[in-house]
Amino acid sequence: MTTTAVEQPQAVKPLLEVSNVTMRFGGLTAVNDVSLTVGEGEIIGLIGPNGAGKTTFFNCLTGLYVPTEGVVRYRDTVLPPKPHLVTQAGIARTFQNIRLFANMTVLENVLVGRHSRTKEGIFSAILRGPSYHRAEAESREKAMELLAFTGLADKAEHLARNLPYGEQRKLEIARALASDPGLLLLDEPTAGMNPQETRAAEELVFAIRDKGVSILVIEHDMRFIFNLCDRTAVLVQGQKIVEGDRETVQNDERVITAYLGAPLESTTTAVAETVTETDQ
Ligand SMILES: Nc1ncnc2c1ncn2[C@@H]1O[C@H](COP(=O)(O)OP(=O)(O)OP(=O)(O)O)[C@@H](O)[C@H]1O
Repeated sequence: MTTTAVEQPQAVKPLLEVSNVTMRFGGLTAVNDVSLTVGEGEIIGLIGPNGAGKTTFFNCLTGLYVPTEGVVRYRDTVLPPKPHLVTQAGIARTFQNIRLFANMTVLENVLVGRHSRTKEGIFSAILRGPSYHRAEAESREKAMELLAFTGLADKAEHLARNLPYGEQRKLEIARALASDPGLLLLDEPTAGMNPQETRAAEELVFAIRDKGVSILVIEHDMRFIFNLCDRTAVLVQGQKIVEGDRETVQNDERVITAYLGAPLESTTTAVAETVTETDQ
């Protein structure tokens, strides 16, 4: 499989630079020599069939996996392969399978996300002096702002497990934003959402970008991806086969064949229909 050379827009300052990342599990190469950049203010999509290596790629960026080969830089610094240090550096993420503290309140879930940004240590927490109380008040204020931003303010005291599915996804995003990231990685943010919730999620992603946070998003919903993304990269069997704007991706025959997994002639029609829908 050959990789299409892609012209990177040079005007945008790179925030994340992934160089030649490979991840092998024994004999299986889940991610194969993938390079990708995300610039300041960009929304970049990552698509591909099931098992293509998308989540593994995210795990390589966030320190959950140490890549077999390759380097990940964020703001010109090589990222340490430890999730909490990656969060501290400024990268936050959500997960394909929602990972909330189900028996904690909505507000408490966001406060947990804030933890990496508070300077108060364990002794301060035990002694509960003035600086602890000040930091706690600031964290609560910030958390409430994020709940208002994501439309969950009136659910602050609800248990996370009692939220409808779409709101649990929003809460995951609010918690990720609590660490004040410069880059947010979203792993299938609309999975399980109805069309109305998906459109609302699009608006939320744009609003996050407008706050100055860059976004890298994995998604199966093509319309969502093409509505949102400045560029989209396509992974197939661990390799990036193409990267570019909507037209480049939608007109690439290997994408049509590999992503939709059907004979070329009929899939061309299907993708063309997707294009028409997204134009509406
Ligand atoms: N920890 C692991 N150990 C062994 N194999 C793994 C591990 N994690 C992922 N894989 C394998 O790597 C390949 C890529 O999986 P991955 O979950 O990254 O794909 P994906 O593109 O995110 O798929 P989906 O769209 O279904 O979520 C799969 O064959 C998977 O079984």
